[in-house]
Amino acid sequence: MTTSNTGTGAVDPEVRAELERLRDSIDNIDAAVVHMLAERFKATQQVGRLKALHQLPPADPAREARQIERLRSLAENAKLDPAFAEKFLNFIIAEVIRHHERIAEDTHNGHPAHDAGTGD
Ligand SMILES: C=C(O[C@@H]1C=C(C(=O)O)C=C[C@H]1O)C(=O)O
Repeated sequence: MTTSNTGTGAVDPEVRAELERLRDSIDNIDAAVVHMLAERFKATQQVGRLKALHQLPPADPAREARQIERLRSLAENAKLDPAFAEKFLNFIIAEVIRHHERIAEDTHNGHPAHDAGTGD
């Protein structure tokens, strides 16, 4: 790419156009990820309420182990680094468990449950 950049801050218009096309695609993917995560948190929030109502523990390590195995295999097939997929899922699950602990606490104290994914 060194030949396409004059070094004066000007970028070849064709390179600029390609960069914009790729970034448009990235923006669409990021929007889809946000929407999918929002839907996931709506579902996990309902799981959290159900668990709190029935005195079930916030975390389920056996279920998590199955999900990680499944996601690692999906990642491998999709040519995505399975270690990254695992880290990403663990990051999300940790947040979900935090929500579930909060819901259990609030339910126990007679407070209504919080909304999904708002962090409050
Ligand atoms: C959502 C649940 O609660 C926790 C969060 C999980 C998740 O985010 O996928 C999985 C297992 C649990 O540790 C569940 O038990 O299904």
